[in-house]
Amino acid sequence: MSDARQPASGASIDERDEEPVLSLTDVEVHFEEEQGIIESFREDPQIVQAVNGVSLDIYEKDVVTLVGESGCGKTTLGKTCIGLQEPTGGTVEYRGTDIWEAKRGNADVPFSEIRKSLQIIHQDPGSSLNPNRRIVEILAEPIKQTHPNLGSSQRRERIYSLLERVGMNPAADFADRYPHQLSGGEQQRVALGRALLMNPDVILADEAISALDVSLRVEMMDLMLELQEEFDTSYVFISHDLSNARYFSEHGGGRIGVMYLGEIAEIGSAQRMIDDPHHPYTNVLRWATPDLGLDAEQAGEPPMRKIDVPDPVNPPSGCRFHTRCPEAREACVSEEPDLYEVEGAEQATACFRELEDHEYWSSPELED
Ligand SMILES: Nc1ncnc2c1ncn2[C@@H]1O[C@H](COP(=O)(O)OP(=O)(O)OP(=O)(O)O)[C@@H](O)[C@H]1O
Repeated sequence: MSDARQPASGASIDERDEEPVLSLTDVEVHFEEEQGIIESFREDPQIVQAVNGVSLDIYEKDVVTLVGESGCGKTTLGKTCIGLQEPTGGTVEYRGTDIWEAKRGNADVPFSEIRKSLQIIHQDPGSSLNPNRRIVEILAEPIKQTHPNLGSSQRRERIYSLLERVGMNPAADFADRYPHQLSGGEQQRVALGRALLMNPDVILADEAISALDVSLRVEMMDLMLELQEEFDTSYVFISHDLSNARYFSEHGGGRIGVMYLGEIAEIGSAQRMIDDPHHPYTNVLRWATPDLGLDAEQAGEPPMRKIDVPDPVNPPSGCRFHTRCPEAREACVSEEPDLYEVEGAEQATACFRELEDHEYWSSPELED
């Protein structure tokens, strides 16, 4: 179970007087595995544990970056945060209202309000922008929803001003084009603009910069953070690349959450996670990211006992990382760690080594 309720400031939750915008409590998302013809004859479908017992609070103007290997549950957790994926266990609250109860009509706040406040930008903006509509028409849709009484010339004015804000100058050159007439970077700017027009509280950016040329990634991240100030939005930023995660979280003053097999293995400020990771898996990610410029640590073999990632259908007992962890001991096989706060730091780690008096220390090392 991972309880990552550490606020961006590093203060304990009790010291913060603001309420979180989103609050995830013990969230679990288990899927029935997609089956081929042969598997479909089996009586019990296999269950993929995509997200397992995650608790996380997201505040106003917050930045939470999720990193981890492919299949560790980043997208599923991100979509669960913004109400696009229903959890199979636990709760997701938006400003104190259970999102899924609202969807079922059992809350004071209408679900449509919540949906508007939680937006997404995908990896491939080309596929999320309607190819048959001009940019001006694509951007008019959210304005019609949020400001139904606005006349068409005022609407166009707003669209032009937004295009300029997302760096598409002069706006008149772009407004009447179709998405395929824009570059990938320009399409992503339109997607960001469209999300911002809803005045969202939280934007999920799911690998939103991964498809862009390396030279444009920093520009796009800078733009997102610049507009965060103006639009008072928070980001859940998903990246498989720790150096991008570091850039975004460091410049946005936020946290990096490292996921492993559906759980948060470690979470903390970008600086702590890069300079002094306490979880052996964060160390592996660091080792695997040459762009961080940590040459000394990156020489030699990966700091892992095994390379293979376990199957999320049948994850290891105890600490899920124990089968690959170079620090694993017998105690890690049977007991599941919580997230433990690292003393005096904006960081929490799901590793028994954080607890001075845990039986881990007297337990024998694991044989290979
Ligand atoms: N709709 C679904 N049905 C069945 N299994 C799913 C479904 N969606 C995701 N999964 C499984 O859940 C696990 C987590 O997937 P998810 O896409 O959240 O991971 P990820 O970290 O975002 O991966 P990637 O970086 O490759 O996008 C994977 O094992 C995936 O195959």
